[in-house]
Amino acid sequence: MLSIEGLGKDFGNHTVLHHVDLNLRPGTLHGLVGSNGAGKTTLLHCLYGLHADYRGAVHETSGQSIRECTGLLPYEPYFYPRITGREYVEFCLQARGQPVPSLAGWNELLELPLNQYAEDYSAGMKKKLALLALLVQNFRYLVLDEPFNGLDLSANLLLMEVLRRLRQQGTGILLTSHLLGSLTELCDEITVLAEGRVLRHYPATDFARLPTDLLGQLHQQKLEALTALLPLA
Ligand SMILES: Nc1ncnc2c1ncn2[C@@H]1O[C@H](COP(=O)(O)OP(=O)(O)OP(=O)(O)O)[C@@H](O)[C@H]1O
Repeated sequence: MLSIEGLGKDFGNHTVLHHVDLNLRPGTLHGLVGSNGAGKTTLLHCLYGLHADYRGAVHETSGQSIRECTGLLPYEPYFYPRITGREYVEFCLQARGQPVPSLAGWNELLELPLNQYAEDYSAGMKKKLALLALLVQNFRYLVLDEPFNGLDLSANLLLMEVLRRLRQQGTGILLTSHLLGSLTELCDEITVLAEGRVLRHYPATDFARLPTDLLGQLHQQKLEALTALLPLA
């Protein structure tokens, strides 16, 4: 299991995460939601070790190194210039000492122009390429920052099915999304972050309360503010 205990993180004198606890169990899908700036990406970066200067503890409970057993999909995947999609995937595998399998099977689904430069891909294609590189590496855990964002409708549906099947095979998946419907359809549990704190942790049996808890009160306040700006005729 990936375990986050008492995670705290500052940027200068701005505390972005306050004592966050969260677990990711193998064979589960765990959603992370929260408004813009709530600290979701920062949490994922601390978990993966992209920020080292955090408080608290982050570890894999069987003692494996998190980087070894976990694949990260960044919010905006970045690729070196003048590297083709195929070369990028091959580079990822070789860097981990893994053999390079045929990419044809996965690419039948993703339909990427693997022989073209990755930097010339569209935003959605870049996300698919980063996903392809994760899928061929068979990680035990996946940490996905907005995986649905930028993907077309059919790729979104396909990704949801891929995630379900990976879960069946025992992969633990932590994902952020602003698409609450997709998360409640997919996930086993959802954690809500607000201003860097865990507001609440929802097991699947409580998902029905999520939209009201998250949107009801907030939306009402915003509607009142909107009416002050643009009164109803
Ligand atoms: N490198 C950085 N330097 C300074 N502040 C940062 C940095 N990265 C993030 N922050 C701040 O940390 C806070 C949390 O940002 P973060 O990107 O984690 O939010 P998020 O929940 O992922 O938001 P979104 O839904 O918009 O992607 C924000 O106030 C942001 O301005």
